Amino acid sequence: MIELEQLTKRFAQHTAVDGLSFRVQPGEVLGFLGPNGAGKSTTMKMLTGFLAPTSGTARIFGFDIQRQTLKAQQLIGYLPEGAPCYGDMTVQGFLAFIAEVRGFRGAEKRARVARAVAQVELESVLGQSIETLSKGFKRRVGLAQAILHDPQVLILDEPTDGLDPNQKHQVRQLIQRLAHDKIIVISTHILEEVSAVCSRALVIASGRVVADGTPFELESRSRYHQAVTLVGGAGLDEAALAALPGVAGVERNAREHSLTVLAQPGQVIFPQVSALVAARGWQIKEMDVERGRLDEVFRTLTRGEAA
Ligand SMILES: Nc1ncnc2c1ncn2[C@@H]1O[C@H](COP(=O)(O)OP(=O)(O)OP(=O)(O)O)[C@@H](O)[C@H]1O
Repeated sequence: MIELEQLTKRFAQHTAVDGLSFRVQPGEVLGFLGPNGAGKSTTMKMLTGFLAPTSGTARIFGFDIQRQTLKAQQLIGYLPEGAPCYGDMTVQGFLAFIAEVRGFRGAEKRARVARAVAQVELESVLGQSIETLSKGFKRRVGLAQAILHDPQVLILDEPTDGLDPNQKHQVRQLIQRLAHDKIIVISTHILEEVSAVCSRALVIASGRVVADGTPFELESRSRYHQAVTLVGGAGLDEAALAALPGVAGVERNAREHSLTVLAQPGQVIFPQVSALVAARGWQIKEMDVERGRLDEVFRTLTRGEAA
């Protein structure tokens, strides 16, 4: 388990992380979200023992990251933001070096490196120096060093940053494969990633928690939760849709030639909307029910308004 208690970091007059307290259990993939400067990277640096907190504590399976740093760090794989250092090393040399630092020798070392290389597909660049790699490959080298010792805790700062769509998909699959017996904390700006891989989303703003729940719970806070969108029907009667029980309003989306019928909180409006469509004989191309829009919830939360 990871436990944070009142974790705080001040830089001069600025409080970057402001009394964060939460726990993460094995099997959880925690999406750590927040706008630029919210304090995500600073929190991750403190969790991994690379930055001392001003006050508060963090424990990794009971080991205090400040007082039992090495014991805690042995349990952690960390992908920091940006590229791995040691740019003049080859990929193979760098990973072999990390394996040695982690205490592996001989056949075990070679097997660990080969496994990590295969997991993030680095075979084609093994002999290349890290500084000459593309951004995506540098990110993958960073991931390889984080998973090399098969740690119980993975702290990944924007793991898919700079990857192409195929690689993003592959890294998300890797995270899902690793997730069943580990604790994974990922920071990301990509909200679809949260729905795709995270079992829990924790949103921070100005160093404080503003929301903590499953992606579904967060989506449920959206004004588009249970909204029904009708695409392509000519002559839809907006007033009739707006008058249906449980309907909060109707939005017209000119570009998509569609109407979105919004539900009042807690209401399911699909049956009455589809009944009206059938009764009036409207010829529509598509009718979709929404789970909600994370981007809208995120904006509302991080602008300080109640969602
Ligand atoms: N070493 C430092 N010295 C002074 N201020 C710092 C330092 N590191 C971070 N900060 C400040 O702390 C705040 C939080 O930064 P942090 O990098 O943790 O945010 P973030 O949520 O990771 O942002 P992003 O999404 O842009 O990566 C910012 O205002 C940043 O300028």
